[in-house]
Amino acid sequence: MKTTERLLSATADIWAAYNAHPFVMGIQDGTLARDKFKYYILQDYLYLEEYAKVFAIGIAKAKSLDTMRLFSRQVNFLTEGEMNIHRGYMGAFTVSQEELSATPRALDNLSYTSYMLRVAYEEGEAEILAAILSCAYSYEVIAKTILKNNPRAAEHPFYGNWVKGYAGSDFCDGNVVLLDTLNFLTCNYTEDQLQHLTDIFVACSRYELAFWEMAWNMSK
Ligand SMILES: Cc1ncc(C[n+]2csc(CCO)c2C)c(N)n1
Repeated sequence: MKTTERLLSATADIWAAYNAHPFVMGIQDGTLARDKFKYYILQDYLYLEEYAKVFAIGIAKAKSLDTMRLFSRQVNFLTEGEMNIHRGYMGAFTVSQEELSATPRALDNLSYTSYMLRVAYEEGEAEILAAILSCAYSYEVIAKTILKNNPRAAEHPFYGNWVKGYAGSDFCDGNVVLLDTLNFLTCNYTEDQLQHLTDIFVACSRYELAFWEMAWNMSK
């Protein structure tokens, strides 16, 4: 079994809960309250700033030029590309730089990024990839499942851009490389090493679910 198959089978119930979550279902049918989505976009922007640093540490930990490139492409993509979805919505909500700077990180947000940064500082390149995989890949699965359940979600005047953005090839192409690299780097891992990788992936998958819950409740 490939490492990524093992990781995904260990978290199948958590991943199934993403698309069943009321926040994600609200994006799917277009009924999500705008104030909840605005809260989410602001928290997610703050999240992505920290998440980019996880890749930046990955660059320093990479043992080959290929892995170094994978990490550095993501840093570039995050600082130039991913945040465009967020910038678009922040424009729609007319969020000023002052409002963004004055937004405190909610505790689940802070915990999630702190955990990933700890893995990045303490562990190796494959463990860093396992930590970011839930984030990078779950949005592809979520957006594609939304489109399967409701193909018209892509045309929604407000939430359509979010769905199209995350189901689009800009994100999904990067995930193929991410999954392949993690499998390649861990093909000779021992059972203990694989179990440790699974623990990291389970923790991050739980954090992803907690992030949806945090956004739904607009937690402080
Ligand atoms: C909490 C949270 N989790 C995942 C993503 C999705 N995401 C963030 S960066 C990226 C590109 C690949 O690393 C993707 C798909 C998000 N925006 N917020």
